[in-house]
Amino acid sequence: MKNVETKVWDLLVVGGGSAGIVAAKTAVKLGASVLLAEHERPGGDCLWTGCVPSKSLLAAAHHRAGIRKSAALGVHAESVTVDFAAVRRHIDTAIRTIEPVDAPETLQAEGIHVVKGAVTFISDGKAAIGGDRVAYRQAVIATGASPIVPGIPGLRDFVTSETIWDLRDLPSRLLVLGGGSVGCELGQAFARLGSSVTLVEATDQILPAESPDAAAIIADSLRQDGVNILTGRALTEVTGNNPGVPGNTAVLADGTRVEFDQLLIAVGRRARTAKLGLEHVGVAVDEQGRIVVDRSMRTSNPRIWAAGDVTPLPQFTHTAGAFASIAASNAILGLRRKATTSAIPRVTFTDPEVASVGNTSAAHGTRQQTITHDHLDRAVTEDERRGFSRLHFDRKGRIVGATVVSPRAGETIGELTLAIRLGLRGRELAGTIHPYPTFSDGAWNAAIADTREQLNARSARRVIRGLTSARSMWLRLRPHRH
Ligand SMILES: Cc1cc2nc3c(=O)[nH]c(=O)nc-3n(C[C@H](O)[C@H](O)[C@H](O)COP(=O)(O)OP(=O)(O)OC[C@H]3O[C@@H](n4cnc5c(N)ncnc54)[C@H](O)[C@@H]3O)c2cc1C
Ligand SMILES: NC(=O)c1ccc[n+]([C@@H]2O[C@H](COP(=O)([O-])OP(=O)(O)OC[C@H]3O[C@@H](n4cnc5c(N)ncnc54)[C@H](O)[C@@H]3O)[C@@H](O)[C@H]2O)c1
Repeated sequence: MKNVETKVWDLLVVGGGSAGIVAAKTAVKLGASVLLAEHERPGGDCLWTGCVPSKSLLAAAHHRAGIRKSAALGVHAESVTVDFAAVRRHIDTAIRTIEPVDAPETLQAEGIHVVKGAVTFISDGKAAIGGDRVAYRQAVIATGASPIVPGIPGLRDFVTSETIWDLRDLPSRLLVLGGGSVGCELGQAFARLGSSVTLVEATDQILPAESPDAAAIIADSLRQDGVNILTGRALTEVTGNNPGVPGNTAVLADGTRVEFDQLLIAVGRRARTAKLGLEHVGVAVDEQGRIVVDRSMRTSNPRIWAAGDVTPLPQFTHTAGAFASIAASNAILGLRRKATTSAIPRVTFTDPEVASVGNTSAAHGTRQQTITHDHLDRAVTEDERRGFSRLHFDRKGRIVGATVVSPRAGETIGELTLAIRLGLRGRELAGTIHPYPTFSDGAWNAAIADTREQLNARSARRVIRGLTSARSMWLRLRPHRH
């Protein structure tokens, strides 16, 4: 690695996941010399253990469930079996198909200098990568996050979203701790593939970030797939805990006992900052250990920037990439472009999907319009009527938030994200012709319903105002009767 030591790099990128790769590509396109250090393999969580394997598993599970459901549409399939080894091969194929895009050779061909090793900051402008010293003008930290493992007595052996992909066999009884995106997506997928799944969530609803009616639809759907959902419970003790061996029991705070063969811990992720030497360069972290950034993605050290799961911003691949691009261009061009956080979409890829964006609270001065999908034509033809499309509007009629629960809701939310970002009004969405029949008709119909209501309300107000002024004029001008 001697050649990396002889120059001062315009940008040192620490971590080769979604955020690090985008930061490096952005900077190199701006003409900067870029050194990207990754201590494992480029691609990060999304490619190896996150989005790609999980969505591939979900696809297999979706087909399995579709066959079961198809009888209601008149299509009967006899004896359906799941070949878990083949499911694993499908996951592996998806990873191998996408991998070349993030491979070191591809990045090198684009002009990025890639080295393998863990970075530790030594002082301002100096860092160590393994045994080598490098000098940098600016740096972007993009080291991501790792699954949190709570301290529970008896908890010894378990899988997380990082290790579940190593399972050779489908667990017959899977206990999932945590009912967030990971717990719901993987819990439903394993149940559909044949595991007996129990999901334990500490709060009173699964997917606590979503509206209660959206979460309730997902909970019903998971239950239909056989998932036993236990909300509002804490796991207090685990006995046995030898995966694959019978006799493992989880004891919950209310005394409930759950037998399991495999335990998936999915209770959130913690920023990876250990051994980065942040204290040597004055980079501040918050109380949860996440690197604090301002809206330009700059840390408390003016020449160090951060993006992705290592920051307090929402932990998604799309945010990692978008904010890393802002960090890198600000670093290289000396700009202070700011990240927009008012229109960040999120999708949980359960069946149905739940997708949300913007301000979805019933805040003062906002109104909302909900179209349930029981009479949405595409939902009826697909026999997928669980779901709704909801738009939130501000006083001026601008769309400020949206929630969609439906198959492929993640596709619909893109349009609504654009509407929010551009400050479009409901009537502008209402006036945009949408193809029929689609699930995105739901959001369109919500916009049309709101526009009609507003027109009615406005014309009614105008009529009343007209009548009142006509009446008072008449009273003033009428002939005196005395
Ligand atoms: C099961 C699961 C499913 C998910 N599904 C989705 C989804 O469908 N859609 C979505 O948008 N998001 C999804 N996510 C979230 C998404 O994967 C992450 O938000 C995203 O990958 C974060 O990217 P990152 O670059 O910040 O971190 P990472 O991808 O984790 O990259 C960080 C990199 O830094 C390296 N590194 C760490 N420390 C050092 C060091 N000291 N020196 C050098 N290198 C270092 C790591 O090896 C790693 O490669 C999912 C996550 C999980 C767990
Ligand atoms: N589709 C997607 O975009 C997608 C999919 C998976 C993961 N992710 C990302 O990965 C991150 C991590 O996902 P996650 O599901 O692990 O975290 P999460 O924060 O989304 O959900 C964790 C859940 O575990 C619960 N919990 C916490 N401690 C618990 C305990 N001791 N016992 C029982 N329940 C407990 C929480 O209340 C919460 O509902 C998410 O923030 C998300 O951004 C995204």
